Amino acid sequence: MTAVIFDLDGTLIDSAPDIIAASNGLLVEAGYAPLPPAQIKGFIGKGLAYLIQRLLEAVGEVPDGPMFAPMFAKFTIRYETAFDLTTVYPGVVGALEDLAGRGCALGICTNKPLVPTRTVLRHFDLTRHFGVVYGGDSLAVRKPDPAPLQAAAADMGRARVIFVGDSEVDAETAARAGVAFLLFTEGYRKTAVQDLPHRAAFNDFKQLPGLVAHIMEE
Ligand SMILES: O=C(O)COP(=O)(O)O
Ligand SMILES: [Mg+2]
Repeated sequence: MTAVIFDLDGTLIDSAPDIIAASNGLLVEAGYAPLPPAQIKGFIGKGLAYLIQRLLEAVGEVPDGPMFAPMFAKFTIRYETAFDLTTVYPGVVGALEDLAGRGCALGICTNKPLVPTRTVLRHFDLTRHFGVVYGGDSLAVRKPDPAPLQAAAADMGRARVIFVGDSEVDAETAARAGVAFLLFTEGYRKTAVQDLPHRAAFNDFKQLPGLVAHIMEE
């Protein structure tokens, strides 16, 4: 049977408003001017360390300099409660229930650290859908390294694996893992849909079960 593994930020949840608010809150607290939201949104998808490095770089600091560790620690604390501005994309829960009803095993492979991943899943009552959850710090490497996706797939023990994500990182991860990729077009990608390798693209979660069923029939 089939395992369907999901990215989190920009795929299941629209968490950018909280990530932007937390980022600018920390920058202002440290005496810097806030950054434009769109610029911060462009930093999401490669994990927390990458986000902090890009924030510091954008305000003229050395990305890995003395500001990195305190900023990372403070963001980690904020991440624990950063869901007031976050929403689950429309149709997600219905699609997850539909896929489970078709016998699919469901998992998560995100670059968000594991603790805030679990917190936000719990907050939105999404935990119950996923048997396997890999965060950006679950292994020594993170997406686009294929290892976390491959580890999640191995844990789920299904013959066929489909990865659902929103970004360049996800498309590359799936390609390197040799896994079919379904692209959710409403997340945080910067590349045109036609320039990202994908099996199929969708802009509404109502479409997802049909796309998965199609691959299952192949
Ligand atoms: O960069 C992050 O923290 C998370 O991003 P992802 O859920 O899209 O992998
Ligand atoms: Mg994403």
